Amino acid sequence: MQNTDAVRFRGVSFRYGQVRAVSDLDLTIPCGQTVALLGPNGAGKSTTIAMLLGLLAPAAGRVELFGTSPNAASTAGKVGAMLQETELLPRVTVAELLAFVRRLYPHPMPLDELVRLADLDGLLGRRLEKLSGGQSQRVKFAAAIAGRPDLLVLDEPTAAMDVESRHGFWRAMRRYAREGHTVLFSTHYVEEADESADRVVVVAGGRLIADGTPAAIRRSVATHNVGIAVPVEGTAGLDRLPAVTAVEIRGDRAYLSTDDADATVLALAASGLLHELEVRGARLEDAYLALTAGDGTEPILEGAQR
Ligand SMILES: Nc1ncnc2c1ncn2[C@@H]1O[C@H](COP(=O)(O)OP(=O)(O)OP(=O)(O)O)[C@@H](O)[C@H]1O
Repeated sequence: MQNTDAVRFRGVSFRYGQVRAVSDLDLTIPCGQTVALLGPNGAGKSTTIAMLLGLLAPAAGRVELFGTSPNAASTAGKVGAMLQETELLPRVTVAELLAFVRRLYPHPMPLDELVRLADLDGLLGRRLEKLSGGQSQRVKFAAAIAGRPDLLVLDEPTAAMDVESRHGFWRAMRRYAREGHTVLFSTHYVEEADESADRVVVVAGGRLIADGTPAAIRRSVATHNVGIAVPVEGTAGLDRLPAVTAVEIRGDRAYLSTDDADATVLALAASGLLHELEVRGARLEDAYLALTAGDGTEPILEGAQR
């Protein structure tokens, strides 16, 4: 039977001396998925990516890409990567770099397609050292996809980019993903995971602590937040209303986290406390903060396989 998974980690661990960077990681990514690896500093994202690319060997467990070893998958041209520390050569133009990289592959992407996908219109004659931060990231992206890899791996690709460059970069990434490729990217930015990934894997302290669609992860914390004007009667008792899990007072507003917004709003109305109501769903950021505030030992898992 054909193996259709792009990535498989089974019981993978890695240590730097005494530091346990990745602990007992199980992760399967089917072909075609775009997965965000989200986690705070030191969570183990770069170490996970280094093992995935065959740059580090796991101390325990097994990593497979397309049913083979990471090195075999890379040699077969199935993997493209954009890593954090890569520096572009000076005095070389964008066109020269891309011509060089394209020659490394038996079936490279046509140059005009590469320029379109990576948003490099008008930049081919530019020297690499004259590019802005966002432009050089898009050139690195173009170099990573030049061989049309089945799996594209991006380690914090938008670190140090301004907001506009970030949007441009993710547009380029989504165009590549829409062509049916598998993409794994790491990020600190929760909104990038929310907007650009089919699935979010949250890691902290080297452990996987949540895995699901952005919507499923949002649902794993209080589902709604109900805001009202602070009642003239005071705020006592708000935390005992049906389904309320927490109450926060900000200025003249009271915000109630609730598992059942309908029950909470009906109870507020029955008590005559319903003034200037606002109700919103939990944001992925709320879920992320709640998840990473713990010690990371209680995994929340929800299958997000397509
Ligand atoms: N070369 C190294 N030597 C020793 N410890 C390391 C080394 N590289 C990483 N670590 C430690 O391993 C843990 C995981 O680091 P890793 O870089 O994988 O995390 P990360 O999630 O990528 O962090 P960041 O978002 O800051 O890049 C951290 O505690 C880090 O300090």
